This record gives sequence, C-alpha cells and structure tokens, in this order.
Amino acid sequence: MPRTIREFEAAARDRLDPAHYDYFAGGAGEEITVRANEAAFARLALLPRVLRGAGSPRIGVTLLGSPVAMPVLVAPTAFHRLADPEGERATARAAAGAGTIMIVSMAATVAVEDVAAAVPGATLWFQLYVQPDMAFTEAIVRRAEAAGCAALVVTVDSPARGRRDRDLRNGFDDLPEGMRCENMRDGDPGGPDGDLVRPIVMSPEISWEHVDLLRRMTRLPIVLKGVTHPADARLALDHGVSALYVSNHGGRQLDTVPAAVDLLPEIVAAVAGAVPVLVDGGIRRGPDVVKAMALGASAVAVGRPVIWGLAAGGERGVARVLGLLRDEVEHTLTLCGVASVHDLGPDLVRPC
Ligand SMILES: Cc1cc2nc3c(=O)[nH]c(=O)nc-3n(C[C@H](O)[C@H](O)[C@H](O)COP(=O)(O)O)c2cc1C
Ligand SMILES: O=C(O)C(=O)c1ccccc1
Repeated sequence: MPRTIREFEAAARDRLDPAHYDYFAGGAGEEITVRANEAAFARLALLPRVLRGAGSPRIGVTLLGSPVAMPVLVAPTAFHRLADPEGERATARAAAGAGTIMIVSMAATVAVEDVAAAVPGATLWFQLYVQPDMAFTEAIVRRAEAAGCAALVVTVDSPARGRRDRDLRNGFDDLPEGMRCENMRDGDPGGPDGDLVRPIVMSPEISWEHVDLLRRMTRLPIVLKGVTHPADARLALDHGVSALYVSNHGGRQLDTVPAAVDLLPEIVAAVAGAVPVLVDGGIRRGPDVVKAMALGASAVAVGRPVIWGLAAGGERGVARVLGLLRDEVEHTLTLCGVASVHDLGPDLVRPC
C-alpha cells in the first residue's frame, strides 16, 4: 500500500488508462494554476509554539450542523467509475468510514440515490451545476433532497468548460460505453428517447438571480463553490448563502487564477465570520490542512488525492488516503503545540 499521496498518484497512474489519468491530473491551459495550488503551500512556513501542554489534538469540526471527525472533506469530482468499478459507492463508504463528508458530483457515474443507499446514516452533500432548464435543475435538487443530502454545493466557476489541453490532445470528451452521468437522467421512461441522459450544460447566463431562485427552491443550505474575488464573497453573503467554498477548481477552469490558499485571507476578511469558509486545491499533506485552517478556513477538501486512492485501491485506497491525512493533521498540530483545530490562527503561518 502506498504511504504518501504522491505514491498513491504513481500507483494510480500505473493502473489508469493514460487518457483517464490525464483527465484526472490535468488542468486548463498551461496548468499554471494546477502547479500554483501545491507550490503556494510550499511557500508558507509553519511557526510552532512550544511548552503549551496541548495534549492530543482534537480535529473534529461541525459544518452546517453536521459533525465531521476530521476537517478534510471529499471534494466533488466526476466519473469515479473510470477509477474503480464501484465508483462513487466506494468513495462514499471510505468517506463515511473516516467520519467525513463526501460531496457527490452532479457528474457522478453512480446515481445520488445509490450512493446514499451505500452509506446509510452518513452525511453527503450534493454538488450542482445550475442548468439553464430550471425545471430540470429543480428535479435534480429534489433528487438530492430525497436522497438525504444535507447541503447543496453550487459550483459557480464554470460558465464554460475549462480548456484542458491534455483532454483535447487525447480526444477525451465522453465516458466510455456503459458509464453515464447517472444524475442527469431525465426521469421520464415514457419520453420520446426513453430515460434520456442529458448532457451537463455550462451556461454563461447563470447569475445571482439563480442563487436567489435556488434559495427559494430548497431549504437545504447553499454552499457557493468557486468564489475567488472578495467582492463576490460579499455579494454571496447578501444573497444568503450558508457557506463559501474558495476554489479555482483545481486549476481546471481559468488558468492563471491565484493559488487557492493565497485567495483565503482576503475572502476570510470579507466574510468576517458570517459563514464558514471552505477551501480546496493542492492539499496533499497534513501541514497544508493546518496552514489553510490557520488562515481562516473552517475545513478543506481534497479532489485528486481521493481519485488516486480510488484508482490505486478502491474503497480501501480512499480510506488510506483519508487516514494518512487525518494522522498527518493530528501529528502537525501536536508539533505546533495546538490542542484543537479551533485554536489555529494566522500567527502560526509565515511566508517563506
Ligand atoms: C477529475 C476531477 C473532476 C472534477 N469534477 C468536478 C465536478 O464535477 N464538480 C465540481 O464542482 N468540481 C469538480 N472538480 C473540482 C474539485 O471539486 C476540486 O475543486 C479540485 O479537485 C481541488 O483541487 P485538488 O484536486 O488539488 O484537491 C473536479 C476535479 C477533478 C480533479
Ligand atoms: O472535470 C471537471 O472538473 C468537471 O467539473 C466536470 C464537469 C462536468 C462534467 C464532468 C466533469
């Protein structure tokens, strides 16, 4: 079994179809933002405190009313069956076993109802791309509600699909035979094309009005994913979102967006404690989690590390990836002299 996320990536690369590896690993354009996400963590130093008698660190947090055993969530990622035949079911079981939340992608290859059925009692959130057909969008929201999802994560960094050179070069633009985006079924077996699977539409027409529509449509808390500009963070608060999720989509949308962790301080300042702030992008080690939380994140999420675990070892692989991160977060806090993730502050972090 690999012992680091880097080793998991190497193992996953060995197992995956090269075009699928490129799809998972790659990003937009020159992949400047993909690299920046990890590099930014390396440019932040941790400044430990000593003799604090902190004992064993506590790393549990509560997010939107749900307790989580570790402050590392599973970011929404598409197409898990490309990595493992059990697909999103395997990921969900591992996340539930680790006591954390899986954010199920709208582009999942297992239907959200089937993911939920695989992990009774676990907390799932559902990620949504608002579709121009609001009746269809509402149907998806109702499915997520009925499946028991506890929050709606609305991704807003994708008014168009990112241009990913690796995918263009490999000609990767669709799932292989036998795999579908199961959350995109039309639900009308008697329709002209049977139970049609709709394509996911990225629409530049989506605006704050759609956020307002969603707020009226559902009682689920809304998490806005993909906010990078502090002005948008303030607007999001005006529009009643329950949490902000700072993300550049792992560098897969607009290339040359700043590293996710470098965006945090301004967004955290703009939000001023009104709602929790989540972040993802480039988190590979315990110290990365601690740095993000010291800079004001309530929790973080990981995308590719989960895919590498899934491709390398299925459910057990994902469990191991999450377990590695949990152990490293605890160890890092111990060495920082910090008793609880709630005690972290920006004084622990320095540029280097
Ligand atoms: C293969 C892949 C598929 C993704 N699919 C989605 C998706 O369906 N919806 C979404 O909001 N974000 C999606 N993302 C972005 C992730 O949620 C997350 O922002 C990103 O992976 C974080 O960066 P990391 O991979 O460095 O942890 C995807 C990312 C990857 C790598
Ligand atoms: O690949 C992605 O990053 C992604 O967000 C996505 C969106 C729609 C369908 C498949 C993947």
